[in-house]
Amino acid sequence: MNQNPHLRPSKTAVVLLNLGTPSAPTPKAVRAYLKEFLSDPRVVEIPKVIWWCILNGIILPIRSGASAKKYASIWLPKLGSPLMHYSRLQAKELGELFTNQGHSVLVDLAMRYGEPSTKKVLDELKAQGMERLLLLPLYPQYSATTTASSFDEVFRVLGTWRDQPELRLIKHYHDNPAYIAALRDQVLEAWDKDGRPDFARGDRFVMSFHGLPKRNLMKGDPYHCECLKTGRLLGESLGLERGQYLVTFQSRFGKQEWLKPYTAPTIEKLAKEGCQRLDIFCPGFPADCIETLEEIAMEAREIFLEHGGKDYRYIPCLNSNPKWIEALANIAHDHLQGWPLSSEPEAVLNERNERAELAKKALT
Ligand SMILES: C=CC1=C(C)c2cc3[nH]c(cc4nc(cc5[nH]c(cc1n2)c(C)c5CCC(=O)O)C(CCC(=O)O)=C4C)c(C)c3C=C
Ligand SMILES: [Fe+2]
Ligand SMILES: [Fe+2]
Repeated sequence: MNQNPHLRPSKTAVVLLNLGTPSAPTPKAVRAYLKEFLSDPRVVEIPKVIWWCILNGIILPIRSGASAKKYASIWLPKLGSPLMHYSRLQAKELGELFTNQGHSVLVDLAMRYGEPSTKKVLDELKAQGMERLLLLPLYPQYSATTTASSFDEVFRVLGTWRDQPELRLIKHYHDNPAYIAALRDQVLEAWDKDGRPDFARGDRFVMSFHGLPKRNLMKGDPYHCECLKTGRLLGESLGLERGQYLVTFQSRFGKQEWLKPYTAPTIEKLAKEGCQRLDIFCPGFPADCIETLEEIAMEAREIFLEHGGKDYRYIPCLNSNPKWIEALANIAHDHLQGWPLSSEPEAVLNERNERAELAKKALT
């Protein structure tokens, strides 16, 4: 890389941030992933020494094998982890959309845990001349456990740099009209194909979000409110009445109370009450992953059918829906205002390089 700042191209970068995923569906790889993830004090707020003993003595030995089996059940042939596959696809398609719009913006994906690490991605972008950096988390709803932790990691990396880029953060977009429209489009696509639920008969539409300990809400994490708002806006945009749709929280971890209502018991209750068809969607997960494909599309389906439900429809996450890629571009553009979206024209750079070379020669 050219160290002379006058000779470097000056580029704007948009980096999608996501959680990360194991490198393979094996106990060893899942253990390494869970160890890094669950050692993050933003994720588990238990005093360090006590948590170290619980994590290494109980959780990792038990959960690594069990989780690896679940990962194996959702691993995509040839493509690997769904979370990785769809997150990469989103970055690629967003980059192509910017190019089609005539912009020259660097677009990349960085994971909070595992690969591609935030450090590696930022170092590579720096080498390509990144001077302005926009962070776009693949978490529509802000939580300290996810969004803030990803930002922390970027700050940690930038904290080691002498020449830092300008930096902008997108905190959340839980109520952004383009995001809500993409969600609506995804649901309607499924309903156009499979028919709508019969709400008059008691069919229901469930929106399941990842859970959090209730304590996090009490301490001021806005995640819960943002999920409820997304749920209300999506319900309204689908023309549903209150009672026809429900917002629930999944993926409870550990013994303490999490955000309620929990997804699995709600599904069981609906089935027992005679709900025949249940459509379920996960608006908080832009990419399908273990939490949606295993817990919701497989485990929760069994619960519904076992307790008397007849027809369970899992609606896939946004993944590579073009409306979602457009929404990402819209959200990014809102925060790119005033920044150049192309590097300087090559001719200007070449001319500047030539002058610098001449100046260097004159000095030697
Ligand atoms: C204390 C534990 C956890 C908190 C808090 C938590 C918050 C949280 N997580 C997501 C999004 C995802 N989580 C995923 C997997 C996952 N989450 C936890 C635990 C907590 N999450 C675990 C242990 C796991 C691993 C799987 C398992 O063993 O059950 C994923 C999917 C990753 C993948 O590889 O597919 C996502 C995405 C959010 C949005 C959130 C808080 C708002
Ligand atoms: Fe999680
Ligand atoms: Fe889960």
